[in-house]
Amino acid sequence: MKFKALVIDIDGTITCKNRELHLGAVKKMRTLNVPVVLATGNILCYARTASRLIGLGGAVIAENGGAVTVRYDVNGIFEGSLEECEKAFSFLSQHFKLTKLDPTYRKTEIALRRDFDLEEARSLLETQPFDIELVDTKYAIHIKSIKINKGIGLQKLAGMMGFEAEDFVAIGDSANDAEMFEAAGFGIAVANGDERVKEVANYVTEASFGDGAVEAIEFLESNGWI
Ligand SMILES: O=C(O)COP(=O)(O)O
Ligand SMILES: [Mg+2]
Repeated sequence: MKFKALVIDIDGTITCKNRELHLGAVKKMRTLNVPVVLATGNILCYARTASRLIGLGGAVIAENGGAVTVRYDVNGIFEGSLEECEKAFSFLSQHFKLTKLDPTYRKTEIALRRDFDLEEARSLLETQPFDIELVDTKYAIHIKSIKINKGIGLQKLAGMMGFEAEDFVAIGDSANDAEMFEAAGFGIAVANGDERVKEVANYVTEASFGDGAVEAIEFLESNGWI
């Protein structure tokens, strides 16, 4: 099996435990001869800046698939349901004191500080008619549409790049990477990954964070898969 591209998560995967960019992972990605796509729950400008500074081509998936761009010089494609997310946010705000993260730049979903009871919020949301889910990435809790995720974002972006989603190998660390693993041809969870992402992974690294990303790429190279 030979993959034509790599799609890799940012926070918790190419970062260190303290969330600094992992320079070993950067160096490793720079040696690859296939396109490397960054996929994140974070906002589009975060993803694009990371891609530029790492030296990648600007193809990114941001806002958990709500924002997709294929190069720096084209505008992002946004798809989401901020309105529905805002309704869910207003409802939850009756029960919890919630703090939005980067609301100015986030166009398709809402990210919240992880300072409220997630399971209680999920139970409350079940009483409401919203097509919304709460996803905890260990860096934020996202109020997002159930119709948008990194896997759907990958399918969209793959088509724009002349690939199939199965042509990609995916590497990630948390629940918001699970659909991307299912859409890609192969999924690798880093050791610090949560149980949801490890459930759907084809391989789990020994090493954590950016060291895990380096190990994942070396595993692929040693098998001649990338
Ligand atoms: O923005 C987040 O919540 C986490 O981002 P990630 O998808 O890059 O891990
Ligand atoms: Mg992550």
